[in-house]
Amino acid sequence: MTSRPPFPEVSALSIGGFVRDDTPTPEVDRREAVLASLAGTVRELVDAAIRTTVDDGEVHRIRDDLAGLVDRLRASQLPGPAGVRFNGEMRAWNWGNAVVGAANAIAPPLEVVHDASGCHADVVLGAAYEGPPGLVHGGVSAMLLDHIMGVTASAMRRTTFTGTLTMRYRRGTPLGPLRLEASIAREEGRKVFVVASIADADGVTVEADGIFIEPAGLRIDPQEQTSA
Ligand SMILES: CCCCC/C=C\C/C=C\C/C=C\C/C=C\CCCC(=O)SCCNC(=O)CCNC(=O)[C@H](O)C(C)(C)COP(=O)(O)OP(=O)(O)OC[C@H]1O[C@@H](n2cnc3c(N)ncnc32)[C@H](O)[C@@H]1OP(=O)(O)O
Repeated sequence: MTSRPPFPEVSALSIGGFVRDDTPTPEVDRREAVLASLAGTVRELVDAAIRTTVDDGEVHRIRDDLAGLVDRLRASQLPGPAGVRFNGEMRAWNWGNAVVGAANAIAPPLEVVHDASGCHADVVLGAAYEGPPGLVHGGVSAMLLDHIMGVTASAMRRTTFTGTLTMRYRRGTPLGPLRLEASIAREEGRKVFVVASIADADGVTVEADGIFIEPAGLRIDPQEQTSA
C-alpha cells in the first residue's frame, strides 16, 4: 500500500527481522490483491457490526455464520504475525501492518505516497476509529502519524524506529476524509527529525514531531550495496 521510490539493492539476505523472500513481484502483487479484497469486506463487516440495529436473534445467527468463516480461514495459517518481507527488487510487503497492512481489516488502510517533500496520504476514517463522539480517537491519530513519519524517515532506503513522538491536538479531528503529510526537518547522524500533520477540509487538526532513529545494527553499509 506504499508507492516506492527507487531502492538500492542490498546483498544481505535478511536484516533485523525483515525477511528476504524471493517470491516474484507479480506473484506478490496477485496474492496481495486477493488478501486486500478479503480485508476490504472484513472492514465493511467491522463497520456494519458497529452500526447495526438488527434484533438480538439476528445478531446471534450472524455470529454463528461468522464463526464458520473463521474456521475456514484457520484451516491454513501462518504460525505467527505476517512480518515484513522483501524480494530482490525491493518489493516489500507487510500485509499485517496495523496502518497499511493489505490483509489487515484494522488498518484503514493508509495509502502512503512519496512526494517531493516527503510523504502524504489521503484517508477516510469511519466509525471504527471513533474516540470522542464523531471524532477520531487520539491514539489512532498518533498511530497513523507515527507510520507516515516512519516511512518518511526511512524513505524505503534505511530502517528507522520511532524514538520520540510528540503530538499536539489543536482541535478535534472529525471522522471522514483527512489528509496526512510528513517531511524530514533535519538529520543528525542516525537521528531523523520528522514533522507531520493531519488536516480536514478546514485545516490542520493535529501536528506531530518525532525523532526516528536508524539502529546501529540495522544500518545498511553503502559499500555492501550493489547496482547489479
Ligand atoms: C534493512 C532492509 C529492510 C528492507 C525493508 C524494506 C522496506 C520496509 C517496509 C516496511 C516497513 C514497515 C514499517 C515501518 C514504518 C513505520 C513504522 C512506524 C514506526 C514504528 O512504529 S517503530 C516501533 C516503535 N519504536 C520502537 O519500538 C523503538 C524501540 N527502541 C529502540 O529500538 C531503540 O531504543 C532505538 C532504535 C530507538 C535507539 O537505540 P540505539 O541503540 O540505536 O540508540 P543509541 O543509544 O545508540 O542512540 C543513538 C542516538 O539516538 C538518541 N536516542 C536514543 N533513543 C532515543 C529516543 N528514544 N528518542 C530520542 N533520541 C534517542 C541518542 O541520544 C543518540 O543521540 P546522539 O548520537 O546525539 O547521542
